[in-house]
Amino acid sequence: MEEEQQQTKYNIIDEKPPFNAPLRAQYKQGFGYYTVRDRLPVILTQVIDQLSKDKETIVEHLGEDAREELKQVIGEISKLKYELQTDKEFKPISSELGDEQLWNDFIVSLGDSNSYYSACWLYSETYMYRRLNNIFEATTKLKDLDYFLQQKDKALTTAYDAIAAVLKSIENFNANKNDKTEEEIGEFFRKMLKLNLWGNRCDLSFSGGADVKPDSDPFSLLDNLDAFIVSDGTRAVWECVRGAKQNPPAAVVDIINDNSGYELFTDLCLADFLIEHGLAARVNFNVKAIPWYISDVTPNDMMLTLETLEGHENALLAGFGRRLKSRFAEGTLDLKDVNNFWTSPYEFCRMKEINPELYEELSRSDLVIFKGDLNYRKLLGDYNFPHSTPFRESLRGFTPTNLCTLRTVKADLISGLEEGLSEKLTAKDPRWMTTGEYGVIQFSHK
Ligand SMILES: O=P(O)(O)OC[C@H]1O[C@](O)(CO)[C@@H](O)[C@@H]1O
Ligand SMILES: [Mn+2]
Repeated sequence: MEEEQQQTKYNIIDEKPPFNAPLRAQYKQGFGYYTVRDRLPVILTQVIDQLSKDKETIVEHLGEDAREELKQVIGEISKLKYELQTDKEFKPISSELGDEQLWNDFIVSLGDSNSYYSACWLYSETYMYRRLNNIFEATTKLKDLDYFLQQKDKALTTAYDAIAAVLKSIENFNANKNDKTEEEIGEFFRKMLKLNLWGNRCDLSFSGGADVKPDSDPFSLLDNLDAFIVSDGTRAVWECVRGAKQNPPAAVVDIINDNSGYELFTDLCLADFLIEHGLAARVNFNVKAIPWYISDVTPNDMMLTLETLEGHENALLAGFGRRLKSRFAEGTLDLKDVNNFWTSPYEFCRMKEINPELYEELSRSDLVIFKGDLNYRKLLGDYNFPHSTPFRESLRGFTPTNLCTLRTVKADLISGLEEGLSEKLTAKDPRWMTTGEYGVIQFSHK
């Protein structure tokens, strides 16, 4: 369809998304437009290609009936892609996962802004991933198939060098931990936060499925990357952790996970460090109930990652895997039951209203760490605040407890920047917000 026709039909506006309004894909100079028009159709096509390529393996594992179901699923995904490309209205879902009512009420609540280009970008992209899973739910054999598994698996297996290098640095630091001063532990903790931040670059939905291999020795690169941290709250996060420190340890930290593979490894390192140095009594992991945004962690990904580490020929990785497993066994690390809220369209400032139990649960923690770009978009509700709006203000009352975000910037929204910094970066590179080169570590007290 001619560009012009498309522009009028879907009311595309050839402008940047305006400030003080939700991001919408209808703004042609926004990343949302490029995502809905170009990135998401490619992601759906990749799923179809992968299924076609793996057909015989899937039938071998799941039985002959799966062959017919594969045809059905591929057909449905093509329909979903067509709906996306022709700006169709969101259709209700039917699901046994417990979020059917939540999603269908949400769709009704959108009124006329209930299509891929007219709705808030966050809603459109999230709806596409929910519908994609719903297609598999409607089958018998393919119901639990993780159609992103190969890509996630590769994100781990291509990161072994980096993982070994990181573990070597951590083991060296821990070797004489009892001689470490609180300041030395604080300084290393802040490095761990930055290591964790840059681990978020490894997101396959951003790379369009292309492999994202972390650098061979991430720790050694940290200082050079400091210039790319455009808002640095590491000290505030450390002060919060140090302040919550007790003997015996009692603090609870929740990590709201993002991507699997190397990023999940850096989350496990951060959690392990908090326990190892008595900075917390327990660290909870909050993962996704369904395959999500290609890379996001599911319970199965967590299990596979722990087994892969424990079973690795490299003694450092195997040792770390064993230590993690014993921490999960003793309860200092905990994989929380999945909560559908994390795969819902809702921005976090609506959690108290939509899922008060989860809000209450998080408010019992001493610190909640939100990982990645999508969580950041949900913290701001995909609302295009002027970039120097204070971070806390942009949370619109979402303050269950102390929270921080570790996010590489991969979408055109941000808050908490120094006055004028965004303009300076834009003058240098107009695309600075959508390259993943820059990052933020931002903190908000309860
Ligand atoms: O894994 P993350 O960091 O949440 O990123 C998710 C990706 O999806 C997007 O939200 C949009 O597609 C990007 O902003 C980002 O590439
Ligand atoms: Mn992700």
